[in-house]
Amino acid sequence: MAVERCKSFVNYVSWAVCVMIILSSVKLGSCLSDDPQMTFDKLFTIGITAYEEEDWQACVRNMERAQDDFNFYKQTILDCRISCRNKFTPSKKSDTESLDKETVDSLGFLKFYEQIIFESDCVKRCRLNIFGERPEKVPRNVLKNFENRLAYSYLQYCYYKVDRMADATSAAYTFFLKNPDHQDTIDNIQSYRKEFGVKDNEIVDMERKQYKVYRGEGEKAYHAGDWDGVIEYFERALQEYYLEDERCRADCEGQYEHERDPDFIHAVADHYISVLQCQVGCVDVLSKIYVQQQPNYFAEHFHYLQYAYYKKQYNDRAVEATGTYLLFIPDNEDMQANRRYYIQNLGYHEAHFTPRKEALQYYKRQQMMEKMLEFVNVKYFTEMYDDEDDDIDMEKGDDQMAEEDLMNEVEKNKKNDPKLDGQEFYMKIFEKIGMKILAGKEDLKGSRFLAKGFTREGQCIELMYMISSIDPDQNGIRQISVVEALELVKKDSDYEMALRTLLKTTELTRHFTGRFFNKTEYFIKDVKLVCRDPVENSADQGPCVPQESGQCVGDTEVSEGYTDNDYISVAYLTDNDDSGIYFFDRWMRKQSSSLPGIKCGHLVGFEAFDRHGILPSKSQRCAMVVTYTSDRSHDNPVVRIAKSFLLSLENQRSASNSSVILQKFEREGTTVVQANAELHGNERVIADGLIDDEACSALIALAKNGAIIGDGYNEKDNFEAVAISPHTDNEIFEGLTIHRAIKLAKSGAVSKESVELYLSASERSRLFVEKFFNLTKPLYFDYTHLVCRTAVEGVQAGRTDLSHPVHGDNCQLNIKDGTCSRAFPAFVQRDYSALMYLNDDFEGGDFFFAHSNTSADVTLKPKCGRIIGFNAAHLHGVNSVTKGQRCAVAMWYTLDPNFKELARIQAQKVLSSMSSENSQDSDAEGSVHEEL
Ligand SMILES: O=C(O)CCC(=O)C(=O)O
Ligand SMILES: [Fe+2]
Repeated sequence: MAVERCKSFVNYVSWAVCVMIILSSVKLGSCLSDDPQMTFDKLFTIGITAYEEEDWQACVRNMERAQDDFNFYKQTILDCRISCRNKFTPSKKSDTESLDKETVDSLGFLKFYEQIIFESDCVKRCRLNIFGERPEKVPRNVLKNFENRLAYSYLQYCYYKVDRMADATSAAYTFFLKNPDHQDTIDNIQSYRKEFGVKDNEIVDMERKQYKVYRGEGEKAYHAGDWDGVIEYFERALQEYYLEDERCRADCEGQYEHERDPDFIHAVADHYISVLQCQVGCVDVLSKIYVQQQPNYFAEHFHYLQYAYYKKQYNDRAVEATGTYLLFIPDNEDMQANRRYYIQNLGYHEAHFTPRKEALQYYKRQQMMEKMLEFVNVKYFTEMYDDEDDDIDMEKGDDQMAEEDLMNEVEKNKKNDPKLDGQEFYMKIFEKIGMKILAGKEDLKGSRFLAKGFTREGQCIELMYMISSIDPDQNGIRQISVVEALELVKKDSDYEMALRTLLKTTELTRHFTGRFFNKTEYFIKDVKLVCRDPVENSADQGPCVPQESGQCVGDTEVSEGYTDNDYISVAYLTDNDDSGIYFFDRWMRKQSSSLPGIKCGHLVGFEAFDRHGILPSKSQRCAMVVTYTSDRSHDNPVVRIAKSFLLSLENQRSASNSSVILQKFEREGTTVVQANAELHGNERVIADGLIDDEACSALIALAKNGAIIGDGYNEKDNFEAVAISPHTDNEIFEGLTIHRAIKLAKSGAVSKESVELYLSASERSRLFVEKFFNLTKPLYFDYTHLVCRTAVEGVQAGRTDLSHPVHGDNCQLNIKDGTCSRAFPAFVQRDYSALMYLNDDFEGGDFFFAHSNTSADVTLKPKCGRIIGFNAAHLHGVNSVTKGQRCAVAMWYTLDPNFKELARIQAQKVLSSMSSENSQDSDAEGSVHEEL
């Protein structure tokens, strides 16, 4: 029975026999089962289950059937494509012959599409005829597994377990041919040979193609001097080669996963280009012997034939073989010598060396395809590139900054270490700016990484704020895309910073993952935030494998909509110790080295086809999931659209009238002490009376409480309480950020009022600076820090160092020439700086503006309520504090809304929620407002 023979196929010949029988005897249904639903993907899954359950016989049975059915499936598809192509290739004598040239040209075009429609109809009918009710759609990754011969890898082990050593070795060898770097398989083959005595002649490539079989026989005949044998086998090998080449090209005409360009002509061209790229590669696919590619594999047939025909004195055929060989390799000296010999000694002349017809056709086709591909590679994409420049320019400023910073760093670092290059090199630079790989390709056994340093806590909070506005679906999953986020911002400006954060983080992760995967063309395809509500039992995986994208997929699938050119990064927003992500190995077993525990700031990256799953968490689990593509045609403009919307929003904003507000400051007792020229520069101001003594004392108390209660030196919350000043060993430097202050207020460690004062007093300073310098655009906080510097007792005598050495707040000072360059790693976004002083009961500690040679120019004594504001590029410093404690609120401002201090925005929300809680008990005060 045909089914039986299919099952036990060992090589292509018996399998081909099987298919032939099936095709002629059974019209409907698959090769292997009466149940048309029992297709190779199902059999494969059953085989894997058997493997996991250690039922080795069942594993062998199902994997063999799966592989057979896959071969049947593939062969059917290719046969249909080929036979329909041949059926509809237009005959030379066309019915357009009698028409004039113009009509022929336009009709020719129509004829082309007519032919395509007929052919398509033919292929559909052909498949239906053979497949019947069999479901045809198979997930792409399952197909990929079969293309990669994964079933053989299972078979190898299961054969071994049922003591079929020769089959096990052959299966291993078959797998190895497609996966030549797989060390375990190489080791297995060796041990089958050495320990289990499997002989070399027992080892067969179970997928060996017939053209290779014939060629092998032909070579044997050659070594035996059997010229008839050489002729017979090499001629057969050639015929089979042409057929295999046709199959290879037909196979290239398979699924095209790209989203199509809506324009008919682009869609057709793009699809054809992907087919073309594949078809041009067929010559390499076919010319492998074992795992090595053989140069001139095809042409060599004619070398053997030329010799054998000559030996048999079939000189016409020998001359023809010579001419054919020279078509492919025109300057081969041996063959040229043969050619001369035939001309000089046997009376042949040029015309006799005309290559064989099929070979000439093969050659011309190859030439033409390569020429087209060259056009595609050299011109097609580059011209598209130029055309699209206008679109890309929309947000050049921001985009280029990141790229430019990176490039500058590259140049600087290249000089230091010219050996470093490519990916490794970029990773080093990223590491310098805080983005560090924690686990890479080796640890994670694949093209995957886990890195840290991507989103700061405040950014995670901001993004969480946005996604919290979305209701969960019935599976407890909340999702928001950039388009939805944009709509949200249009309705409610409270979400603006979340959107800005989303776009900023996307740009950062795009740069990083693009470098990691070594892509020069790397675009955003999709961005979304995904949250999963807590699950009761985190061990419960449910019926399918949950994905970071929010989808849930079957055992052998990946999420829909991905192509080979796609990559994914996942930036985590929550800390979930009980959760993680795991990957599957190529045998689709859960990989043991999964990544446990996720954290805000961590980023995981992998190829979109790399199967993964996630562990649910008992607490809310949120991530920002970005899909990238190296295929320009999938570049999603949504990020640029969102950016340009935010840009237009900002362009509409202007600072309100200065003089009215300055008058109000004056009425409330603020007086300008010195400004601009009096301070030897423009954009410099000193004012007194901005806050009163009570406020100063309350802020100093806040600093004390915050610093004492704070957990000392803490890298994560950088610039928090530091035991010794980062600037001098002779002072203690303590600081309190808004971020920490609000945490302390929430825990009750400091009063809510003191934090409100911290916010309102600093806001008052910002407003004063914005108005005094008469800025036309709003000035935003970049960073706020309540800082005290305390002299260490007993080490002060004869101190020559400074409390804070001379510096600019947004640039890197070159001590040699006094220039300060506004470049990374300085905080280049900072435009203005201000300090609001809180006390004067200490010694030393004068602020000063510096000359470019760093000597002090004008100095200033701090005191409660005094503020100094200046352009952040101006060089300045602080004299040593030699006795007591000097406290101030340090502030850095920016004109770039993308750098707005998130902690302030979040503090407002926390404070107002605390107020509403309070107001339930008593009618407490309302929330603090940023604007006065
Ligand atoms: O405290 C001061 O007076 C100046 C501090 C300063 O320049 C800084 O922290 O950047
Ligand atoms: Fe400074």
